[in-house]
Amino acid sequence: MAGVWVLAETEERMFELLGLGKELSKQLGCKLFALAWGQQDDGRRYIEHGADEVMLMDPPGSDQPLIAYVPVIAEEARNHDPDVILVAATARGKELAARLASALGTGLVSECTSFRLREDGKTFDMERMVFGGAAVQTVTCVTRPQMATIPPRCFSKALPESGRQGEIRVLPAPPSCPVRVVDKKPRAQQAGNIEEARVVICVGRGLEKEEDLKLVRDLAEVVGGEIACTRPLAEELKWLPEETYVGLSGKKVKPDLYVGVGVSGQVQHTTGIRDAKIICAINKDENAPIFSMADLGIVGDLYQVLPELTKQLREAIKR
Ligand SMILES: Cc1cc2nc3c(=O)[nH]c(=O)nc-3n(C[C@H](O)[C@H](O)[C@H](O)COP(=O)(O)OP(=O)(O)OC[C@H]3O[C@@H](n4cnc5c(N)ncnc54)[C@H](O)[C@@H]3O)c2cc1C
Repeated sequence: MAGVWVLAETEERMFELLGLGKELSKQLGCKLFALAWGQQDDGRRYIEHGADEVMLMDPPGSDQPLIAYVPVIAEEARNHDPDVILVAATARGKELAARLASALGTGLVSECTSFRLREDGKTFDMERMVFGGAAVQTVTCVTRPQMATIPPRCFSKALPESGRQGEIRVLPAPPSCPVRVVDKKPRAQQAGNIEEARVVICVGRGLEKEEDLKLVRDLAEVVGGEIACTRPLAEELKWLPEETYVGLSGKKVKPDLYVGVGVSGQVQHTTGIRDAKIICAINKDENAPIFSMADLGIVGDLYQVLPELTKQLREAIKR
């Protein structure tokens, strides 16, 4: 059963991979398989969203890491010889993908953002960002199966189609793993989720004092946005939690509107805002690099622009 296999830990990521997998399996003229942890109901939903077959695994026990399943998945792959294996690039997914590629002796393209079928009709040219997003690398996987990890929210989710039929198969339990999870606790969330926010107000080193964050909070409140920042504000100054900094080593955001306030726009930062629909920049330096990628720009002192902008937006919303 050669085909395209997609593997994700969560339903949301699985729907995105099924959206991409449908395209690739159509181009290859093969079937689409979903590898997932869950129950029969989950399997049926994945079939509804485009999978021709679902291979279900029992959810890991509390002391089992996800990588415990590598031998089970590798065995299936050896027996069935898929053309392509795509894994959602979550923290655990990336580790699993690397170990799976090693177990299968194949190549792995990490954080792949686009696919183009080559003339042979079998292999794909895959694109990924390198040098902090300053360049795009095209890579092909010369071994089989072709493997890639896919960043979250990079491809549109598959839509459900009623009446789809498919097979659900339960894979064997994994062998005992040499690594055991001893404890797990949720990290205290100190801020809103900027990755899901539709409006992100991002503040940079143009802000002089921590107390001045109030100006940014006031604007965020009026427009219903989440506050984000550049790395120096979180890592060096500690004015905002680390989960709120955007960029190469921080979070990637995908809002309808991103407003950069006193942000210079270094590539390590702008890598994280490439998918924003509208980029607005407020900076007193008209030559700041952020203006080269901004859709809207205000050249001015944030200490004058922010209060005025907040006031006018508040009044406009009241009207
Ligand atoms: C390996 C590596 C990884 C990195 N990863 C990240 C990352 O993930 N995210 C990230 O953000 N950075 C990252 N950085 C740091 C990055 O290179 C920049 O140093 C950082 O983004 C700059 O932050 P900034 O724009 O807040 O500050 P600055 O570059 O200092 O810019 C401040 C801006 O504010 C403007 N300004 C000053 N006063 C005012 C005012 N009163 N009104 C209006 N504008 C004003 C200035 O004109 C200037 O453009 C990384 C660096 C390295 C080396």
